[in-house]
Amino acid sequence: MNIVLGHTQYGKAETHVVRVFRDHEPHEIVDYVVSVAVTGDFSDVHLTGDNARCLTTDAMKNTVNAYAKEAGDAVRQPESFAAALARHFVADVPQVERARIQIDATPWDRLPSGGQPHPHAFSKRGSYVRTVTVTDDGTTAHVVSGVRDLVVLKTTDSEFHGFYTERYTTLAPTTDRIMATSVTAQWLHTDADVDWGKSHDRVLATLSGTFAGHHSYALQQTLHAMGEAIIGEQPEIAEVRFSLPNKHHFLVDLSPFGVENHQEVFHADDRPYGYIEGTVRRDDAPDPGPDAFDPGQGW
Ligand SMILES: O=c1[nH]c(=O)c2[nH]c(=O)[nH]c2[nH]1
Repeated sequence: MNIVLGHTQYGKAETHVVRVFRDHEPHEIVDYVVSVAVTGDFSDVHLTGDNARCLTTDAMKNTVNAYAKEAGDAVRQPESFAAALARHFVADVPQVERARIQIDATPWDRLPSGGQPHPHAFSKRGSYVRTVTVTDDGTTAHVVSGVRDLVVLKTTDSEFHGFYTERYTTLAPTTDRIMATSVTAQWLHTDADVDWGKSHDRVLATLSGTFAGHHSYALQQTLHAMGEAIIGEQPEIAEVRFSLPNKHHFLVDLSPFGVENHQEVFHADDRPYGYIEGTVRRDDAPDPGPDAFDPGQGW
């Protein structure tokens, strides 16, 4: 009896690349999670550990990132991007016989701002849930409205520098970065005579418009600006609580491949993430008791 090697394939799964087209206004983005798998003449690496023909999965990740810049207009659609990548692997790497590229593309819509689609701020399509918590002690009802999983992103107008540095600080300061977060927010009403639907729409419009229009020096500052705008716009709202994961987008270093990257190709990192939480309130806001806000938010 002989033991033989059957079918094999290998590749890099789930490279999350965000490409910003920013050489014109409005900016455009594509957001792809790309998986590469190849088959071919790879028996040596399995049988003897001879890696001479083994294209590294790290190189596959690099190819995805570099092609996000180099593949030109093909990047704009996942089909043409996948086709360009697949053809590269079979045409340019002799030992690859078949290449399989899978892409999950996330659609983003422009955030409305002042009634107009914003040129460089986006929200993830269909992402959010409207939430409400009502507590009633027999005398008073507290209505806390909210939103969960509202994913928003801006391709510019965000800086982060001048921060405290110590032995473990390695983060490079930046004057231009992608800022993205998944907004969870809850807000307390002091008036029950409210058109709830309109009020919710208005809060979201204020929140979105502020995120889009505010030039940010930190996500913490954006949190405050959004809360301030919501209460300023709707004084019947006494308090807003935010939980904002900082969805980091790291600039990919394409210089080893001779490709320039002027804030165009980003790795959308999954975890860890900064977690920015805070409350903005009127100083005369009533105490709603311990459980009017859903404590699951992080308090
Ligand atoms: O807006 C930010 N706030 C931070 O506190 C922080 N920390 C960090 O590493 N990046 C950022 N960004």
